Parts: sequence; structure tokens; C-alpha cells
Amino acid sequence: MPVSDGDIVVRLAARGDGVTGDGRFVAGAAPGDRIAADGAILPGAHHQAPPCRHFPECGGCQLQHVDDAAYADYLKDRIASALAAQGLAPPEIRTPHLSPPRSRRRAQLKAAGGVIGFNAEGSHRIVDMRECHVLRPELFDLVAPLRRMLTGRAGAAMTLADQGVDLLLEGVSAEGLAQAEALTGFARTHRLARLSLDDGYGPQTMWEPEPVTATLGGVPVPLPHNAFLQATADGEAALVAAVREAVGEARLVADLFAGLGTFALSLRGRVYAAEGARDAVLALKSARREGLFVDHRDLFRRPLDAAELGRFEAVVLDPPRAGAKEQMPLLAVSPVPRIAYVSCNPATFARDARTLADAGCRLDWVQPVGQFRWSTHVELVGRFSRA
Ligand SMILES: C[S@@+](CC[C@H](N)C(=O)[O-])C[C@H]1O[C@@H](n2cnc3c(N)ncnc32)[C@H](O)[C@@H]1O
Repeated sequence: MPVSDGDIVVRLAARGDGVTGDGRFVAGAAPGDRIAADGAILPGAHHQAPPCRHFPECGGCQLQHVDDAAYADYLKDRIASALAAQGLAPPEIRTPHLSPPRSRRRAQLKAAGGVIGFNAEGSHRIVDMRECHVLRPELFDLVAPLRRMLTGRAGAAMTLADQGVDLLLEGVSAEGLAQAEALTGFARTHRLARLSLDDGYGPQTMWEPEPVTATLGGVPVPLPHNAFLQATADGEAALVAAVREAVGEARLVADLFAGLGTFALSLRGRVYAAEGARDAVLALKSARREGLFVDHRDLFRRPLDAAELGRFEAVVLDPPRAGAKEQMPLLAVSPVPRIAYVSCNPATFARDARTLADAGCRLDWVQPVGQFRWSTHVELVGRFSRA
């Protein structure tokens, strides 16, 4: 049977489907695979055996069937095509940093009727997790005990803190002393750092033998419930290294959307940190770090104006998926010479990059970070400079 170029998978689409030379989308195909006339996938050099029995059913991973080289190309392609869609020429897109298997330190699992795991792709059905190749072992070790304990519908948010696992059970209440004792017994047996319940009225701590912290930039910061932390420690280190390179010698830096201070606490000199979540602001304010000023500020409603921005030698920003549409025009007309933009959404990054480019800023390089290994999440740091 002759093979036409149109039958070869040439790239991965945003949602992870293989795309053939003639534009067909094929679920489960990797770049280099050939699609036979009957639709069968004939594996090529970048097709690997998925390590997990739950793939592709489980919604946690979409790309376990592609090797690291194809996965890295996918991350770069997503960024390049988002920039191209905004009419921006591709800058230097560096080799992606990929977090290793079993390094994810945060997970939001669902439980119901004796099953626990991530939801199936595009569905509310829970895939009962018997193995996981992305979670840190400390988190995975709790899955079987939680399956036994959680009989009703519940959520289990797990975060690896300095002291161990911080577990927040959603949709669970402790009715009566016996239930409360059972829950604290569970926390003690499994050496949890903290156990909290949220039955719809906000998290309530049941167990926390010592104050729970996350160490960022070498500084322990109190860890509020549901606070944002980068998904893996090594992904965080890669983002921090890229941000530090991007700001260079700057000694007066603004960190916008600062969270608990992942970047603010890792930078030298004086840092102004702005953040909208009250708990995160209080936590960061209590961090022992000279020269740090923390501002509780809604940057969508009240972005920094050009005069405020003009005081800084560099600006770091790390907005949520929606990007920083309100902040960009002000940043664009400010004299700030260096901007490190950390993003978890190439589309809003590219939109915001367009605003900066229109004002004469140059996108020097982009460092992709694949900390959600085998998923379609793309994280990056982009460095902009003003001539
Ligand atoms: C992607 S997280 C980054 C946090 C931090 N830079 C880090 O790396 O750990 C985005 C942060 O933006 C904050 N945020 C979301 N909307 C905001 C707003 N309108 N104003 C200020 N901060 C906001 C969130 O609370 C969250 O801490």
C-alpha cells in the first residue's frame, strides 16, 4: 500500500489529537505515526507505550502515548502558533523544561461510592485510580486509604507542604464526636500535615500539629487553604530561574499576581508584590524577607498605572489563565525596561504580547515549562525588553 505524506501525523493539535499532513485529526496518534486506510494507527518513532493503565480514560493525562521529544515539540508549537495567531514572529523558543514523572505536588481528586481519582476526559465519571504516574508518592499513598474512608460524594484536595500532605476534604462534615475522632485518627495514622473539611461554609481545620508552610525562595510562608502553588517543585525552580534571568540586574522589581511569593521571595533587591487573594496577602506579609512590600490589590479593577510602573527596573507578572488584559496597556506605555511574563495560557499570553509589541517591546525569548507532564497544559516565561 503506497504511503502518502497526507497519511503521516505531522503535529499534535491543542487538545492532543494527532493531525495528519492532509489535516485529519486522529485521537491517540503521535507525530510520525501513519494512519492506514481503515483508520488504524501504525506507530512511528515518537509513539511510546503509555505507562499508565488508566490512559487514555483518565482525564489527568492526554499525551502519555508520545515520547518526550514529541511532547517538547508540542509545547513549543502551542506557543509559536498562539503568537502567530496574533501576527507575532516566533522569538527564540527554548528547549522546554519537562517535570519528571511522579513529581506533581497538588491534586484535586473526586470520590463517590468507593471510587476515587480524576474525572474521565470530558465527563463527571470518576476513574478509580489504582496507579498514577504523575502524582508524588506522598499524595498517591493516600488514595487507597481515602477510597476506604470516603463512602459518599466528596472532593479531596491534596498539597504537599513542608510538613507533609495538606488534605482538604470537600463535601464532608464531622457530625458528632465519633466522626471527628475518626477523622483526626485518619490524620494521625497517615501523618498528615493538616486535615480540613469544607462542607460548603469554607475550610475548617481539624488537625494541624504544627503550622503548615510552603518554603518559597528559601523562606517558609504560611500555607492558606486552597492557596496557589506551582504544580511541581522542579517546575517552580525552572520558572524562577527563567524569571531571574529575565529581570537580570534589576534591584527594584514589581511582582504582579504574586500569590504566596514564588517569585517575590526568589528575587534580589527590593520587591513590591501585588496580589488579590486576601489569605495569600496575609501569608506573604508574614514572610521574613527584607525589602518586601506586599499590596492587597485587585489588578483587574485597579492595575498599576504608568507612573507607578515607572518606578520599577523590571516587572514580573504571573496572571491567572485569563491573562492581564487590564494591566497590559499601562505596562505597554510605561518606561519599564524589562518584563518577565509567566503564563499558563499561550492564547492570553500571545494576546498580551501583542499589546506590548505594538508599543515597541521586543519578545526576546520564551522558556516553556511542562510541569503538568503528559497533559495539554502549557506554562511559560517570556522575556520582553524595551529598546
Ligand atoms: C498563576 S497564580 C500565580 C501566583 C504566584 N505568582 C506563584 O507563582 O505562586 C495567579 C495569582 O493571581 C491572583 N489573582 C487572580 N486574580 C487577581 C486579580 N484580579 N488581582 C490580583 N491578583 C489576582 C491569584 O490569587 C493567584 O495568586
